Amino acid sequence: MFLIGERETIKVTRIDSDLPRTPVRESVYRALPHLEHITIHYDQIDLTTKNWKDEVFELPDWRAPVFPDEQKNSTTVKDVLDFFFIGNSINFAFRDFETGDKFVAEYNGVEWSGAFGMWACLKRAYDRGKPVLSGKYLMNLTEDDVRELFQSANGRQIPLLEERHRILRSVGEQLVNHYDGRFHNLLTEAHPVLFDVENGIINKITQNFPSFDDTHSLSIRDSVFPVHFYKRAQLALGMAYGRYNGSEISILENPCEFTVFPDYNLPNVLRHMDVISYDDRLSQLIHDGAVLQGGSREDIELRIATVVSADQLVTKLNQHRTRSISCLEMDFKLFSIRDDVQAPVHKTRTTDY
Ligand SMILES: Nc1nc2c(c(CN[C@H]3C=C[C@H](O)[C@@H]3O)cn2[C@@H]2O[C@H](COP(=O)(O)O)[C@@H](O)[C@H]2O)c(=O)[nH]1
Repeated sequence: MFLIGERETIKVTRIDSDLPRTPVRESVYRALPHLEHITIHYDQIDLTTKNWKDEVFELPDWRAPVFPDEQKNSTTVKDVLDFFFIGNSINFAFRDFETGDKFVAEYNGVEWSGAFGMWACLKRAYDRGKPVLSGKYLMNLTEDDVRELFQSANGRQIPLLEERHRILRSVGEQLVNHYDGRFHNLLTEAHPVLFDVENGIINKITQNFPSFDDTHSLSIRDSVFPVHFYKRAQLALGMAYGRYNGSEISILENPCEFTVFPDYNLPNVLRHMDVISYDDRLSQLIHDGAVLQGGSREDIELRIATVVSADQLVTKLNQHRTRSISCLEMDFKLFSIRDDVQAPVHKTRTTDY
């Protein structure tokens, strides 16, 4: 037991649950005892899970106008899987770094904001017959093409446009070089698990598509350790799993391999719930709207604390429920309350989330 201010906090320093050990969990839990700027309040996790024991937890199926639908027109399941993958290659940074405002785009007369705004742009192009799922098309995109693709509803350019251009081209090239130009061919080749030495789906994605390799270095004493989050790769597969769960299409064997997807919203929600708290310096930086460097100590700690506290929420919650949930349902719960939190999200200049 540690006393932090008035508060009793038990430090968890290992994977204290039945959730499968994965490279993400192994690396994150190794770093956990060394957090310098963030405290996880396990007593609050206990309290929250007691309060949430009868709460509804949903697995989202990601059906919305901004996503293609295999039940309509000539769209196939393969198209949907490709669409989720391509969108997640650029699923990062939708808030203006100066103002914090969300990116906004129009699709069929409706304005969509934040990440949904990006999907709206992709769907707009898809509907107009632009071959946005084809590696050959993506590898030849010019920066002007990308600017046009992400035309906003208010004249404000999408953040990190050049990075999106670079990533789309690189994804296109790798698709052409390794997967006959389409992502679903990777799924056919891989084992239907996230991680399996070299043959899990995320192993293959991160080996062949460098921008998905969301791995960072954390100094612990005199050594440097890798910490993996793989947020965009996990989200792409989480969306696919949610869409086809319960149908005859099988995407993955074990959804418990997923962690939550550590983005800029979840730590803010967890902090609002008093599950995590920051030291004075980090609190001040976020309050002042400072832009953190992707891969900085603060940035990595925010994401470690997010993954671990969500794992603990899932583990404790399942002790109170007959039907257990995975991190996918927990992620959706936390993500869905992001806009109810008034405090500003932390800003990080990164293409990881
Ligand atoms: N933990 C977690 N993070 C998620 C998602 C989704 C949802 N998936 C797609 C499905 C529909 C949407 O159109 C999404 O794109 C996006 N994000 C992340 O949030 C950030 C954007 O936030 P805001 O600025 O408020 O829109 C950005 O880092 C984005 O990557 C999720 O499910 N869980």
